[in-house]
Amino acid sequence: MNDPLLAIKNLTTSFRIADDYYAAVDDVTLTIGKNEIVAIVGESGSGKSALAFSIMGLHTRARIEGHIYYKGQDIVPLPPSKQNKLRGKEIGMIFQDPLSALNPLMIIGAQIEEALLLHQPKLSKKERRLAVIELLTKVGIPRPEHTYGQFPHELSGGMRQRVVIAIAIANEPKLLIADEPTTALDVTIQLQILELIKKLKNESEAGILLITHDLGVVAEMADRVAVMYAGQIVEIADIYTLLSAAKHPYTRSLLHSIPTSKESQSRLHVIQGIVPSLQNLPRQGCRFRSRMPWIDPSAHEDNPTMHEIAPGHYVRCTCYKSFHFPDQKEVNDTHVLS
Ligand SMILES: Nc1ncnc2c1ncn2[C@@H]1O[C@H](COP(=O)(O)OP(=O)(O)OP(=O)(O)O)[C@@H](O)[C@H]1O
Repeated sequence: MNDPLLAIKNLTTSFRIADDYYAAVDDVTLTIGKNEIVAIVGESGSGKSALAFSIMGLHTRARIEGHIYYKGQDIVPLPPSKQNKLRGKEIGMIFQDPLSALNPLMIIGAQIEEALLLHQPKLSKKERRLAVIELLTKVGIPRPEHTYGQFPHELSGGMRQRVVIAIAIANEPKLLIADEPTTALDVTIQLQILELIKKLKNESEAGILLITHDLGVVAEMADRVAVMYAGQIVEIADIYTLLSAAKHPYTRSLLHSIPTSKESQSRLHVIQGIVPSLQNLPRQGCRFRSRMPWIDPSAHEDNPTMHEIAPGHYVRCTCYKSFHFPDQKEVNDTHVLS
């Protein structure tokens, strides 16, 4: 088999707090192929953005251990100058909030030209302008010449996000990282932006790492899904398997907490407690254990590892075998530690 476009191996990203380092991304292993959308899903604080920023080389003060192979080359040890060359050219990023991703004082055209200038310095002024108009057209901006001269505040949220996407794809990256690309947008606009990302992927065959906490977005977009909890990946599966046969208690709880027309009449499962803060993460045993106290402690592994339970379907810890949602008595008998 060919090398995947991106292969993350045993990646650990730690932040220094007071006198110690704490891992926000803990021993993550994951691949992304060409023309594949891999979604990373998890609650706030689970380490999704820390993982994305590690791939982009955007952490300035974190300790990064492990490997990130891009087209077979480990990019972790590369000096900042070489990482800069990859960033924006080979690897593009769509940020969560289009307003803060754009410079409020610069017209749209100049901001996209800036991205082109960095990696294609030989383009003439006229060629650059043409390329910008082409990019604005590609991302569905209706009057590209007009938008070229506008400032970010003159555009709607959806149009701004299209501009952010135009910047991310300006140099035709082979890998696109989209960090919650629709969170800041109205629901009606969200779908248009997701459709646009999908269309661009189909045209360019880029690999996409899509970060989201929204399982609806995952269902709409992903080929494969990695579920993150407290810095670790707890389950990886293709989208069909994940939605129909998820195994890890956290994944099942996430899926069970979505209101659907059928379920909205019955009781939804509420995941009790919160993701512990970085300093308070349990570093030993199953990290989700404290949020399912009704499960017998012997169900967990002392050092949970990923088990391949079917081809391409990985689950962390053996506790999935005995997991069930609590009945009322179990809810009353146990309280959640967090
Ligand atoms: N620069 C930093 N210094 C210290 N701690 C950090 C830093 N960046 C992130 N963290 C911590 O690392 C953990 C993971 O954060 P991260 O932003 O990656 O989560 P996330 O899953 O992306 O959440 P969200 O969906 O809210 O963006 C959190 O506990 C967060 O507080």
